[in-house]
Amino acid sequence: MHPHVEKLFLSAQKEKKLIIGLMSGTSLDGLDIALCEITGQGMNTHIELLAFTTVDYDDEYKARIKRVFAKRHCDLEEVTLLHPWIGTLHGNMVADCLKQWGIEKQDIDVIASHGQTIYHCPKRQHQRDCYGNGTLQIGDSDHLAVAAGITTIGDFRQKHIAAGGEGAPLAVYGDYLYFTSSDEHRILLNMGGIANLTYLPKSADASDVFSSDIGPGNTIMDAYIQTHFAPLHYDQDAKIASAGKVNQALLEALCDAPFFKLDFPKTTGPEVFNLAYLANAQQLSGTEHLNHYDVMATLTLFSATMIARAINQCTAKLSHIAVYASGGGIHNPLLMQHIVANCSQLDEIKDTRLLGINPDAKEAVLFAILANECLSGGEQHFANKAQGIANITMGKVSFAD
Ligand SMILES: Nc1ncnc2c1ncn2[C@@H]1O[C@H](COP(=O)(O)OP(=O)(O)OP(=O)(O)O)[C@@H](O)[C@H]1O
Ligand SMILES: CC(=O)N[C@H]1[C@@H]2OC[C@@H](O2)[C@@H](O)[C@@H]1O[C@H](C)C(=O)O
Repeated sequence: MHPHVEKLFLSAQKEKKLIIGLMSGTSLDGLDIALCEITGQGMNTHIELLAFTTVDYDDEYKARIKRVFAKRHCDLEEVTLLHPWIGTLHGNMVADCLKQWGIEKQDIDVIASHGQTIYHCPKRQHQRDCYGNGTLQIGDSDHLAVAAGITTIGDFRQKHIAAGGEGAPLAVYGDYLYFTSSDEHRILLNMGGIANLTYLPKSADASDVFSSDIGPGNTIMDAYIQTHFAPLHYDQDAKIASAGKVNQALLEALCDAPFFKLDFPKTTGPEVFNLAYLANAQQLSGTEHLNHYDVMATLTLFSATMIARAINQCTAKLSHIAVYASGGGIHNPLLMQHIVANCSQLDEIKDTRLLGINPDAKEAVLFAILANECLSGGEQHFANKAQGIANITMGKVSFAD
């Protein structure tokens, strides 16, 4: 047996593993690195988040990604070059981080790498008969594994598409295993660039569980801030939105996308929700001359309205449900306030810290769970094709040399 395969075989049999989960999301803010000690597998998964950091991307990184990010037309040579470059960069970031944490690379079982999504296009969106669903994450795992010197499992989304899904959200595969509770119905709400939720009934009945994207998130707000308030990257603590007034006509136009009329589960991205989407809504509502503060106030309420609508759809037939939020959106006080105000059944939105997971680390932890399942998991007994949850094992293995 090849020594790499033997080491992986031994890792797979361990009751307790050290797995580093990596997530680089649609906000392009940085690489989230979560050092997880994972015990067990399946419904018996237990996680200790031993360390977490976000390594911020510098302006050069952001500029390079933005040249291809969510763009239908871009320089194919640049994409080809970015693929290994990001892999190596992420590998070096992990190696530096381990040094800072005083941890030897030999002690890590595997890295679980999401990569950087640069394009997401479910069939519903591209509407080309001859193609199915598609999604593309770059930052190749071979390069990451070599740079970090650690076996890496990556490219998790393709198997989901191969099995008939849209490649996202994968959150349900971790949420169901780790956050299902027989005490309460739960919604796990993540608000990054794109917002998504997972519904977890306390019965744990697989036919009711689902995960779906909702819409934006922070993506349009961030793009607007970066365009009109550079060098700001986002509206910190909603200072700008709080100084503006909501414009009702623009809000209604923003809430009118065909995407919002589709049933769950569905996926989307900045390919749809971007500044062109805003410009179109402004044109339709005759609000092109609105000042930047009012636009931001309206965009914040737009995200909150659609998030609240999605929560309300889940809670409609239930007397009580607990919502646990994660992702950068939880730090936006105005967004959070608007969501609660638009959910009549909710007094508060909690965050995943109460369930033992740092809300900023939640998506990186998800990929660590997926890698653990890839190595040691079994059948997904909650598989349910109608809800986009296939019985699959996700991830591809890259060795360090
Ligand atoms: N203090 C704050 N005030 C307002 N917004 C904030 C604050 N902190 C973070 N954010 C928002 O959160 C975003 C980052 O969120 P996060 O890191 O969860 O996104 P992501 O993981 O890249 O996205 P996705 O989950 O869609 O892939 C920032 O770009 C910003 O919009
Ligand atoms: C294609 C892609 O990268 N999608 C991301 C993005 O960020 C949030 C939302 O859109 C979600 O669908 C997904 O990520 C999370 C981790 C998921 O798959 O659950």
